[in-house]
Amino acid sequence: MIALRGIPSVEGMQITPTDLGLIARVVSLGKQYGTGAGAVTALEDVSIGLRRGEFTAIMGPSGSGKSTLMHIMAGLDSPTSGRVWVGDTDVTELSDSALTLLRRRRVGFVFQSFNLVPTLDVRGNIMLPFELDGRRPATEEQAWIDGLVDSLGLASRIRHRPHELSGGQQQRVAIARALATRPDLVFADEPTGNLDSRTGREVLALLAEASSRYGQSIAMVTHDPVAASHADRILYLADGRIVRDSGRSTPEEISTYMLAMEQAA
Ligand SMILES: Nc1ncnc2c1ncn2[C@@H]1O[C@H](COP(=O)(O)OP(=O)(O)OP(=O)(O)O)[C@@H](O)[C@H]1O
Repeated sequence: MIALRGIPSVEGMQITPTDLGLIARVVSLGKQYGTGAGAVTALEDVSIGLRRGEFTAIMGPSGSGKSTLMHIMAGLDSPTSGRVWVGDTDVTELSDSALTLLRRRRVGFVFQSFNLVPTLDVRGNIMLPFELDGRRPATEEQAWIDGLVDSLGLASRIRHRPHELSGGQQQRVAIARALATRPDLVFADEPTGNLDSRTGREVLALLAEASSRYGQSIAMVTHDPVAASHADRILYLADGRIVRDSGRSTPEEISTYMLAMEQAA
């Protein structure tokens, strides 16, 4: 077993993030960009655990460190201090090639700008994680993907390329791609930022359903109170620190708290 430094042990037994019901964990995370007078502290002493199967929103004003936190948890950026686990894997100890495999096999991404490959059709985009991994889906995986395509309403569009689809359809393809490998954790970065409010609500409902129905763990970065209101849990960041950890909330409750945070700043 990989040694899990920083995790407390009971009577000599290692307690892993999985034992704690967590799908990801960061401990004493710090991130500084630059050095000397121009240094920017993006994250300071952040310790959180994301619970398996939950839809967690990470909220906070612009510049509060949301994207930095997500990128570090996803192995896209490295911290200045602290440790990060995805499942029981210590991400901070992985080589670049192991990080690439972790991102490919155990993490899914949904971006504001969809990030579909323009030359591939819907099927090609959804199958991309398997292509990159140099393998074909097993029978059971293919059945899961076919089910996703159906339930996301993409079956009649399967041979279409991204430019032939609406924004909402493109984001549904991105969600199907993110869920295709049944990753430990899906990271969504402002997934409704480029969508009108009705289409945005549909996309959020799909993410919430992936979590409630299939137990998919999701971490979504947003500054939109309506988006965050679809999540089971909301973590608030301000100036690189976690300042609040709350359960499901209404958009009004979230807006009120955000406003109070901005006024206090
Ligand atoms: N590559 C970088 N070099 C220097 N500073 C950076 C870099 N990336 C982020 N920062 C700084 O780190 C802080 C946190 O940025 P981050 O992008 O994580 O915030 P955010 O909450 O995601 O903001 P937004 O909602 O505007 O996307 C900001 O002060 C930002 O200017």
